[in-house]
Amino acid sequence: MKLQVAIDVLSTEAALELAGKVAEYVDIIELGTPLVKSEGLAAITAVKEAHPDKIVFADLKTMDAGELEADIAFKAGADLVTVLGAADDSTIAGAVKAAKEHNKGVVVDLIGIEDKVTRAKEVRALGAKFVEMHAGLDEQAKPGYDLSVLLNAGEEARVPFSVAGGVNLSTIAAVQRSGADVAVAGGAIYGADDPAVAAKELRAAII
Ligand SMILES: O=C([C@H](O)CO)[C@H](O)[C@H](O)COP(=O)(O)O
Repeated sequence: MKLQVAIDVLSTEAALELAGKVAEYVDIIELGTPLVKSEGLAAITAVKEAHPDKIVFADLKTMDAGELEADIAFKAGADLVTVLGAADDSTIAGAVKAAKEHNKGVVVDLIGIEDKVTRAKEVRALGAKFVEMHAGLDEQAKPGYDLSVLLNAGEEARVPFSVAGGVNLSTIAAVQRSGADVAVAGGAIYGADDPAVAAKELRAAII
């Protein structure tokens, strides 16, 4: 299972600082949606130039103009981009078309999708490299939030998937047992007193 750090900071400078501390422990460096909105495509280029050996994941959460948005992010240096599962199939297909032209990939984020299992199978058939079983920061903050819903959906869907939704040291083993291809950790790393130690411990917990 790969480890992905989600960098949900607001400046390229802070993103580069965090990426520099944790890169050796992660496989994928994600530029979070707030960062891309705040700093634009230049942040993608800066992180890819600083870490050419890492998979750079631009969390665009594209909802329309799939081919165009994916194309500009790939040109800026992204290896993977996200499109929302709620988008029209043509939007996902457009992003997949751009990915094929750049020899890169599209991840479909199932945030907010009720029936994640069905949509996961549909978008995989459209050419998604993998799906993200995702509960966003707002959903995580609701009472009764339970990561296991995402793990069960991943197991049932039987397509390649990542899990994002407050993954931390106490849950990463369960994420791996669910068969996830990628564990995504944002707050557990950037919110830690020492992000490098947090990333190292998460990496060590992956068997
Ligand atoms: O994608 C995310 C969210 O929508 C804000 O951009 C997070 O990066 C993702 O949820 C992972 O972060 P944590 O949930 O803090 O681990």
